[in-house]
Amino acid sequence: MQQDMIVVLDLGSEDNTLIARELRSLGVYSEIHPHDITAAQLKALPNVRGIILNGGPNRVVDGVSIDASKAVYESGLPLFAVDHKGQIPQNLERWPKDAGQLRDTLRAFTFEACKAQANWNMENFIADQIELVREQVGDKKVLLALSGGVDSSVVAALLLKAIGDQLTCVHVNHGLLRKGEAEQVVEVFQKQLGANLVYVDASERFLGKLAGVADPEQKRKIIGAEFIRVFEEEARKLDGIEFLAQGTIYPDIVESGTKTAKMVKSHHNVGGLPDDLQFELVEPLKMLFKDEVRACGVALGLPDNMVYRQPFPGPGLGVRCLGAITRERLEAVRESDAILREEFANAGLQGKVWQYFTVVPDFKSVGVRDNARSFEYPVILRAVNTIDAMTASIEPLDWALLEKITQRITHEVPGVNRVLYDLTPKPVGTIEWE
Ligand SMILES: Nc1ncnc2c1ncn2[C@@H]1O[C@H](COP(=O)(O)OP(=O)(O)OP(=O)(O)O)[C@@H](O)[C@H]1O
Repeated sequence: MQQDMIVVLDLGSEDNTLIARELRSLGVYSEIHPHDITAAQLKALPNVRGIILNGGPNRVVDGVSIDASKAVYESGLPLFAVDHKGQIPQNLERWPKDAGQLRDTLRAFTFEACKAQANWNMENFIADQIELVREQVGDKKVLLALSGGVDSSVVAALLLKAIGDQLTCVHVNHGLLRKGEAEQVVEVFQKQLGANLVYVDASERFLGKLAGVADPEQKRKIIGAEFIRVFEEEARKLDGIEFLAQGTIYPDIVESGTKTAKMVKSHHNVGGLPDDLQFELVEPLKMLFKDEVRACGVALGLPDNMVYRQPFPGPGLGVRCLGAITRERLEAVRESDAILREEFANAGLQGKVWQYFTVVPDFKSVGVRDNARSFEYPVILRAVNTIDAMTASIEPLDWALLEKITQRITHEVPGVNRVLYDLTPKPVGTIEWE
């Protein structure tokens, strides 16, 4: 590890993440740790230059007001107490609300009191992780479930740099991926980056299992369970794999908004793998926030449309093809989604609107086409903005753009004669329809 670190000690603050992110934006690496960190744990952290005792409203745990452990007070490191009355005088009653003042306060502590270096950047991070992964893995083999989503793609690119041929990626096409997605994974990872990639086209298998299943919960369960089965079969075919790499990121680890942010033990992101598949986990992104994961992907040379990809549900297009999935309607979802994405990109909305997609319900309506009656499916457009996915607002789309998308979908997608725009915010609607 090359980088200096400031520890944010969670003494019940609701702003741990904010402070850690601010420190990182000043170029200084920062981690959040629980108040009862031991001397040994503290010693194991590389290059700690100072500790922020970050108090706040969640300071009472099990009826007792928490304080930092003895190890912290005896560390000899510069300490800064905010909203915390402990064994040192409180430095600040609360963090400044003004972003500039907050930054100045952090700057003064970090650079003047702690004499930390602003040496946190992606190049150093990547260099460190490459070294750490090589140390952890030695000459053993690593398996990665590669979805083509941001997190697993960045892990793949990083591991390829670190261990090259010792990595095997498995990409499962469950038949519910967006247009061109599986092809892009193969093109980028196998052809351009030269990864060992096992591409499993399991579309028929998934669609067979899903035939006639209309209940949304049931559909999700079938897709999840079948994914694990396929992945497990592939894992068993490969010899001598001892490690499983995962795209775990920092928000998966720090529980925000709870009593105190506890460090959660590593978990199986690829949930539901059987216990007799015993892997040690490799999680090189587990200290990164989402925006840093993207910056890491860019630094590793992944294409923008992979790195800035919008969130995509695990069950894929399966939950956007409402009710019992049919091939005809699944194709309509896939084609209309591709048109929507293309038109959003042309209009400069890619990366500006948080999430946008199409939905095809399981009913038809009457229309006219070429002077004859048609009886075809509608396509519903959805475009939402959100900060935390708990609430979402509707993107006020330009009328001409809506008309253009409607024109294209009704003329280019077989079996579709109407286009609707969903104006429902969350709540009362959810972002997805199922
Ligand atoms: N089609 C797939 N093929 C291979 N692995 C997959 C696939 N779908 C999901 N996974 C694996 O399961 C993990 C969790 O999937 P989930 O849909 O929750 O994505 P995520 O946590 O947003 O990560 P990512 O950004 O990598 O998709 C992924 O990171 C990936 O390792």
